[in-house]
Amino acid sequence: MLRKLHSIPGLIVGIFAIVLAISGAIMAIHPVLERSQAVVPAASELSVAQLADRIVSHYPGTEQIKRTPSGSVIAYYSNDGSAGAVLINPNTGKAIAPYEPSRFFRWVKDLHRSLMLGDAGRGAVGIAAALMTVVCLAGLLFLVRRQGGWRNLAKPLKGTLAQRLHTQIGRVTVVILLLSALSGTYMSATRFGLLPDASLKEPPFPTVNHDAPRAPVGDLKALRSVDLAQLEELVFPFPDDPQDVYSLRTSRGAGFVDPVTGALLSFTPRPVPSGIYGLIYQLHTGEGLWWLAVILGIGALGIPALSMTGTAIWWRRRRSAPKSVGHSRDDADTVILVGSEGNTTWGFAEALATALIDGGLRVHLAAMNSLAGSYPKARRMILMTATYGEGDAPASASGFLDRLERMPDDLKLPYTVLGFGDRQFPAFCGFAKDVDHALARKGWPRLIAAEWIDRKNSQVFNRWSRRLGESTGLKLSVNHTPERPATQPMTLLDRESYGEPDSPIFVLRFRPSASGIKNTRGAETRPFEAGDLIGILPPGSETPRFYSLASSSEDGVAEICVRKHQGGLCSTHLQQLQPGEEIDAFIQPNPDFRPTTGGSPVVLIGAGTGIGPLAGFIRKNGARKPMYLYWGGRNPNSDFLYRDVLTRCLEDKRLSELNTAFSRVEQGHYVQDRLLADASRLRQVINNGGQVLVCGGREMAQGVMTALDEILAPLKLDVSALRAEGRYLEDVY
Ligand SMILES: Cc1cc2nc3c(=O)[nH]c(=O)nc-3n(C[C@H](O)[C@H](O)[C@H](O)COP(=O)(O)O)c2cc1C
Repeated sequence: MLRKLHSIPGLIVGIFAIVLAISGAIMAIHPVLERSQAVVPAASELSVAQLADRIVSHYPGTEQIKRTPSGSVIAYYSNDGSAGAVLINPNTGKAIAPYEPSRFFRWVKDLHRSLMLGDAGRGAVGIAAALMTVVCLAGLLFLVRRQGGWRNLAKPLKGTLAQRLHTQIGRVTVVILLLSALSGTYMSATRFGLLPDASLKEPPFPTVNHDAPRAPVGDLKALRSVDLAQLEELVFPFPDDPQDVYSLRTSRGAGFVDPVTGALLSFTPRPVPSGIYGLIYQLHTGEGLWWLAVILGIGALGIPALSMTGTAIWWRRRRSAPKSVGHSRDDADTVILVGSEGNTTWGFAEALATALIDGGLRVHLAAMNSLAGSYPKARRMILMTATYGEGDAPASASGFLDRLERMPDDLKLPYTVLGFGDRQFPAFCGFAKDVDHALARKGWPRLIAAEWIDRKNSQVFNRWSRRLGESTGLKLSVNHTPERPATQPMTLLDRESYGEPDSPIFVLRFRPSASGIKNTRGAETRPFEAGDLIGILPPGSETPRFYSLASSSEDGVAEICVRKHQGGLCSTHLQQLQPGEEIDAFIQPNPDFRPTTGGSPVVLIGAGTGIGPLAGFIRKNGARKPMYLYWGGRNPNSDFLYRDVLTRCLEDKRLSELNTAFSRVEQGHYVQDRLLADASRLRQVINNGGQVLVCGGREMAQGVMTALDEILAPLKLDVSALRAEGRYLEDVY
């Protein structure tokens, strides 16, 4: 709902908003320019009478004096029948320069106010401003929900490049844009009579008829009591008309001044709506507040960027919108319900549904929010859902748990949950886990155990589909890789072997083909870093296997560290690969797994082949920031990976400390034991702003987390808190 409230009006006002924003940004320059030319005396330094006196001494034919909100004073005068206008220095009453309002700014102002279309244009601009208010508010609330609450608003962003750009620009500019949109809406509403009249009315014209000569303007009492800072306009009486008087407008109100006695003849104070209008006008235009004009201008420039990135996000969502697959609810034997916000989970669900239908099942595929009270022929239910916020439901599953609560107790289908999430979030697959628990509490039997998929890992999805197949008597192996990457050949340059015969490990170095390594979009490679991923397609498979890179593009090679798994299609292929032979591969950036820039210390923790990217980070530590490595292997004689590299880095201080733990030696122990033994040192490093990066298998990562929670407890800290600050990063497989 919030997203629709954001995106639909957003798309409608997109073009309008760009025109209004660019013209607004140009107009914002005006107060700044004006302020730079104006000479503004300090408040209470000069009265209107003194100013008028100075001006008249230089321009005896003065007819009108105006003060703009920026503080510029302009005198209009006539001299021997010809009229002129000058910008005045109030300190001397002399001209600074002839006054010529810019035609260009006037044109831009017309465009901004009415799109050059008169009242119809003004109406359209007013509606666009109101829609912009809705877009800003809905966008802000949507962002708060996605980020998991107001206090997480400033947290690092997730999502595609367009999503991150859109959110980042929105986050910085939303307050300014809301101010512009709300004030613009108010001004339009006032103009069209939807709000009380805000104009300042002059009092009735007084009757005077003097024969006596007029007093010098500098002596007029009523003008002596008005500070220049309050002046808006002073109109002089006609020289030969004994009934004419001075007309005065100030920030306080409007009135007339007797040119002979200097008395204030009548005065209307500024009504409240007019005062409010003036303030809102100032907030909208920045007139008189040059610094606000600068902020408003910068904010307005965010709009074209927001419109473009917003349209890109919308288009991508549309393209990946779910297609209807399968049978009706009443007819299906297998129900797949999907919880998704960015639509990628639908892609996985459709691939699964298609495979199950090909296998002869009758599948009903729908959103989790459409959970119904009965599925007459169903024999199983598969729930596939993403997680947002801090463990919250995605859009298409927001009402699922409530619906489930109200469901009749007699419906109990064998079910399984497949969660899609991202381990960088404290509540990894939090919503999928809630769904799994809720169904278990209702007494539904489990079809197969739940599985949690990190960052849309197609390999884990494929493995899970095979397990699901076994439970349904089908031979399933579903491949789905969101954004099918463009692969390219890479040649194996050399290999080093480690490990024991039952579990060999090898370090492989590939050379990108002559045209360079390509990234996931198929473009020529941008530089890659250690910690990025290489996706390798083993022959005969459509599902890429991902390995963390231990090198960066500067090294000219893509280096990985692989353990051979029993029956593993890709690792077996890589084990047999000989130098000179090629693989089909692509690079996938993994910017979430990198040491931060700056001098904060880094604790690197890994086991087995997890050393790959960690060794890469150490090799690149030219700045010599403190890096502490904790690594677990099996046996130092067979699988001490990167021993030489690490020794060299210790010598030249790229690595501060190397702590190893070997499990298959006498008194063997694991890396988490090594951490516990070093508890006080680790507390110190983390207290000094240290960051922790963990790479390796899931079990090891779980053990490390438990150990660190114990270590950090005296600091009243835990891994979740570090993770929330972006100081605990994992690359786990
Ligand atoms: C703003 C945002 C918040 C997220 N919050 C979480 C979270 O709390 N826990 C989690 O495991 N994954 C989280 N994720 C990751 C998504 O659940 C994951 O990318 C999922 O595959 C998206 O599926 P979808 O495209 O179908 O919505 C978040 C992603 C974004 C963009």
